[in-house]
Amino acid sequence: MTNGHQLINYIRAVAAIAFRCRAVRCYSSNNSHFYQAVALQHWLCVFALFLLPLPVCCLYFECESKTDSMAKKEQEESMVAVVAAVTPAVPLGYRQLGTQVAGHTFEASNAAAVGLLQDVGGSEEGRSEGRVFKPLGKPECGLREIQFYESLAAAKSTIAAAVGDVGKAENAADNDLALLAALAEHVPRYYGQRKLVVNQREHTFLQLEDLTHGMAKPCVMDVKIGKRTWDPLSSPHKRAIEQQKYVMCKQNLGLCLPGFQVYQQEQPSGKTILIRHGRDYGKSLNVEGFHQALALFFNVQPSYANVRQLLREVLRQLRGIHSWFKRQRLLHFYASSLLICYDFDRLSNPSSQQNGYHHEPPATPAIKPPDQWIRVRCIDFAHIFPAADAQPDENYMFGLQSLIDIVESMLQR
Ligand SMILES: Nc1ncnc2c1ncn2[C@@H]1O[C@H](COP(=O)(O)OP(=O)(O)OP(=O)(O)O)[C@@H](O)[C@H]1O
Ligand SMILES: O=P(O)(O)O[C@@H]1[C@H](O)[C@H](O)[C@@H](OP(=O)(O)O)[C@H](OP(=O)(O)O)[C@H]1O
Repeated sequence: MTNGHQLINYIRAVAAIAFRCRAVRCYSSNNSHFYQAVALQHWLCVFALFLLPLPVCCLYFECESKTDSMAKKEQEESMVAVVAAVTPAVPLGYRQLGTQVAGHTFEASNAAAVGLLQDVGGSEEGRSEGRVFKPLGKPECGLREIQFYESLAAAKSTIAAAVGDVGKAENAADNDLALLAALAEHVPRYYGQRKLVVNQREHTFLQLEDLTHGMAKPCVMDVKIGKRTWDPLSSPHKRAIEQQKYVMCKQNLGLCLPGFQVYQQEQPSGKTILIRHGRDYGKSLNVEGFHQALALFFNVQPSYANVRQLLREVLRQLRGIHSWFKRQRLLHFYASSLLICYDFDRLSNPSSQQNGYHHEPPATPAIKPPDQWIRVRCIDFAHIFPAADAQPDENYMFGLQSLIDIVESMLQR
């Protein structure tokens, strides 16, 4: 616009000078031919002064407004890209999963990178609070994860339909189905797939139970299980990368720590703070550091009444998963994690103790059984493979046993 005004003013200035020169010469001459010629020039100057700018400027403005709108559009698009990456453009009723502690996330510089979403609740059909939405990611990984969840769902419904049929579980095939159905108890509930548009692109998501649902202050830890975190189809390059990461923890414990968040009471202020650690922290840990990170995560200190209850319940759920792995010869889990979640408010709130009250039981908050505020589940099945030669998954069991040992040692302190 500024350039447009400058152009008009320029044309007007040139025309005004020409007009003044003609007018002076007109009044100073008596020659009629000359007068007519000057009159013609006079009208030409009027034309130059008032009319010529119009079409020129219209053309100019058209160009300018086109450039303007294109630039504006480009600017808007880049703004969308930046804003989308910083605050991703997600459908109404969804938001970034605030408690995501590891895995693929939204990236400030890449609008195509998508992390987990969560449902903010509401009454629309097909939506309900308490779900997370995991993007499928790389095609081969997404396909394996879908197949895993679908096969578990199919096994569950087949077994449920067969309940009461005594002879059913006798043959090997049904034992496999029963095993798969039993695994469902240790993984987030699965609600099928959903397509959602994020940052102007459509993505397919798995709808899963939010393991932190109902927790006021969710403490969340992602522990990746196994010394070996590359699958049988991995390239030598991928294999080398995986071998070089989290070396001390992986090789000694068969565990690594890609991320966690924990609430703590800051001393001496007594203020509750949230601490978050990501993969870089995890990669810096040795065995001792790993133990300390777990102690930090479980808030192992005498001031919390329910720490022992927390450790016992985590141990109970870990042993349940271990017992499943001891029985199965179906699957091998590579680069899979255990997600450990608990509610900090229950840890510090005496009303949630299970061992009875010294005085009158308080009216609120309601006592929740430990498995309602403490959840340990297997997650991330992007690299799950059929067990070669029906061998047990020693790689996973080694890591899981280390974790059980560490939690047991905390209880014995
Ligand atoms: N069912 C769930 N409920 C709550 N949080 C979840 C759930 N599933 C995943 N998360 C959160 O998302 C994070 C990443 O999950 P997951 O490991 O499945 O993703 P990923 O991108 O496949 O990870 P990776 O990069 O290790 O392959 C977890 O660490 C956890 O914080
Ligand atoms: O622990 P880190 O350092 O975060 O490393 C990531 C981790 O190993 C993921 O499991 C892997 O995703 P996949 O399981 O999908 O292979 C990802 O690979 P990627 O970068 O190729 O996605 C790695 O970057």
